[in-house]
Amino acid sequence: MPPTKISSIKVDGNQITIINQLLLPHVTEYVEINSIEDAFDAIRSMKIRGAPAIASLAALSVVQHLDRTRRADPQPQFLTSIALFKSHIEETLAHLYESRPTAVNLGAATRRLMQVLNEGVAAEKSISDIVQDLMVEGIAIAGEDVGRNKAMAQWGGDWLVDLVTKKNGAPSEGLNVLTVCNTGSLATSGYGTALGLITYLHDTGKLGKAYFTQTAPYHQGSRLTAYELQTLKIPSVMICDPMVGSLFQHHPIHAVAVGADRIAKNGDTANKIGTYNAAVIAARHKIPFIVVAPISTVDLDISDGSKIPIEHRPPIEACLVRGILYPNGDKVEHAQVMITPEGLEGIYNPSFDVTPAELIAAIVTEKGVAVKADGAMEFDLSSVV
Ligand SMILES: CSC[C@@H](O)[C@@H](O)C(=O)COP(=O)(O)O
Repeated sequence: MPPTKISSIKVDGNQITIINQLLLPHVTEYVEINSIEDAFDAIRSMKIRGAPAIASLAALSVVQHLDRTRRADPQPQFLTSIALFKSHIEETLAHLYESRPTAVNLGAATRRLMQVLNEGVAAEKSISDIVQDLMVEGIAIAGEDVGRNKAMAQWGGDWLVDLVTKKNGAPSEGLNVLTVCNTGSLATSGYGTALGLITYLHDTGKLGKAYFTQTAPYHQGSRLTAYELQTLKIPSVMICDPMVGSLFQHHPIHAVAVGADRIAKNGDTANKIGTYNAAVIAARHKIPFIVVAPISTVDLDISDGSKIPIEHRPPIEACLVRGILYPNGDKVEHAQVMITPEGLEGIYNPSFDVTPAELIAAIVTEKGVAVKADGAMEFDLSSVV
């Protein structure tokens, strides 16, 4: 049976533990994070994934690092001078930021810590006071995620119910919402973004069914979203990625709700590969396409989606599927199975795609819902950031 509450990260004192998302849903393995390098590896290898969750882990690993080093005997050299301390923290933050390039929340988290560092140095604070300030900020970054997720779920959920009701009257069977990838508790510090909106609709009696794509090649949908929806007892239907068009042709779908890894100033949105396909087909069927993401996902320094860096994952990841060997009696044995001929060359494996603002009906953050002005192709996001 799945557990009743899923958390991607647990913190006990200065011990950080994450769920290894590469092995879910069949094997629940907890991995200890004991250093900056452990956090970097967990993010890069996707043991932890989802834009807000990786930002939280990066921030917490800095807190842990500072807490452990300030207690160390003898003290590391970087704690002996403000110049050494500053360059050590700068290098640490820059290194963590390198772990995955598309999710901007990681950059927002490292920038916040950098600002605390710079302000402390400018105010000529002691190293131990700056350490304390950085630890408070790091804990705040991870801690504020759940509250803002609940806020955006409510903004987006109420907006959608209103939109659909004005158009068609209240649907007697509730709203059917399609999502892509995994944007729930595993991808955040709790509750989720697009999956949070779906959870909110369910909890308020407004959801018909949640539909989700398998989300190849990493299968965040079939492995992680399926597991979360099962745990939450939310009625749901999985579809394979190429079935989005067929679903829209044959079933009443009221919205597509997705998360985001980076939203450019004009509203162009990078999210898990396959999101753009769903948006194009949703437009064909006049189904509202909604992006739900915290303010830290909005990158006002990037004017449009063409400038968003897109991570390409190692080609081998597109040649493998993960799961348990089946049927295998009672023994749960996790395996990766190759689905391509050995030595296949020419594999295209971008992890994200960009959905143009033109195809997006609304962008929801913890501050509210942004829609485009009549006839506009781009968003003015100033009211929601
Ligand atoms: C709340 S999570 C939003 C996005 O990070 C999510 O949709 C996504 O694309 C995750 O990609 P992943 O490669 O699994 O980290």
